[in-house]
Amino acid sequence: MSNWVIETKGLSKSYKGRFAVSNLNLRISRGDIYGFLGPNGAGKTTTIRMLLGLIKPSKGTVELFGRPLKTDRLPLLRKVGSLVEYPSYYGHLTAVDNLEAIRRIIDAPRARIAEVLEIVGLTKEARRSVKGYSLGMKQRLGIASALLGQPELLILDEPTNGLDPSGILEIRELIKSMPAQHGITVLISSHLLSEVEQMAGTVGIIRHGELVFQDTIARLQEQAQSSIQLRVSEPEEAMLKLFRHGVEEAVMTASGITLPGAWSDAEMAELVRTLVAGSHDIYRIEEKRKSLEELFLQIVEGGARL
Ligand SMILES: Nc1ncnc2c1ncn2[C@@H]1O[C@H](COP(=O)(O)OP(=O)(O)OP(=O)(O)O)[C@@H](O)[C@H]1O
Repeated sequence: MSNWVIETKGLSKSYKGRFAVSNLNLRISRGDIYGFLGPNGAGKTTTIRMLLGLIKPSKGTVELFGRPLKTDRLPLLRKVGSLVEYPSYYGHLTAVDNLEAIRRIIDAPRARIAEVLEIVGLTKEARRSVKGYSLGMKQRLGIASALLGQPELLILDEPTNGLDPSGILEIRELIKSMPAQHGITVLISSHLLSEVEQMAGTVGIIRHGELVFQDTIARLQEQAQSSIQLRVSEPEEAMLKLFRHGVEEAVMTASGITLPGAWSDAEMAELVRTLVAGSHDIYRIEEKRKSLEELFLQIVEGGARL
């Protein structure tokens, strides 16, 4: 069995000759939470619609659970739960009645309603009419509907859009529990890295319809370039000594000397020895890392390709 729950090859969609999604090779492994990131209009929803068979690719293929979506559409989609944009529900009905309407269509066991309400934390509110729910509760109800058919894969398009911080936290905790507690692989899209970085194992970043990064969060973090900030006495002289000692790049800033790049412990020790031998006082040595968010913005706005 393929280890990829989702695999796309050269997936593309064009509208009137313009590519909204271009040549996407996504790979989402079983048990992962995959953060699908990109600014508004980058092509996330278009991609998700193709993954769910809602629109046809112009080019390329989608495989779910190792099988082509094109030929095995119905059995494959039965294993997928999704929430695309805002969930639809009947406001005057209770959560139980809303779920019952869907349960009948997909022919899930009646007992599943109580289970999914429990998973999303709506058991106590289940008999209230949905129109009185907060947006966060409505989103959780949407996730409950997606879980009714006991999916192996959950696809969520911007599920935290418009939620307040506590609503975001609730959805995040809920999603985090999916792989370990329920054996469900999750693809979640967002335009904010900060929303997915605490739960995603892997991230795919899409810009102008193209995938510009796909790897683990840890690998993304490694790409965030670091630097060393030094505060020493007589900094100009110290900088000259460092150049003489073979340091290739150093920049004088208001806060001292900046040495770009990653420095090993041995290299740092050598550098400190040089400065101390040159009678400089060392006041501060700090390692500065670009935050993941800064790196993400640089990728999606600045055009950096990793
Ligand atoms: N039916 C359509 N007809 C024409 N152009 C479309 C259509 N659907 C999407 N597009 C275009 O494709 C591009 C990608 O849109 P898409 O909705 O997939 O982006 P997104 O990353 O999901 O953004 P958002 O977060 O704003 O939904 C946009 O330029 C959009 O205008």
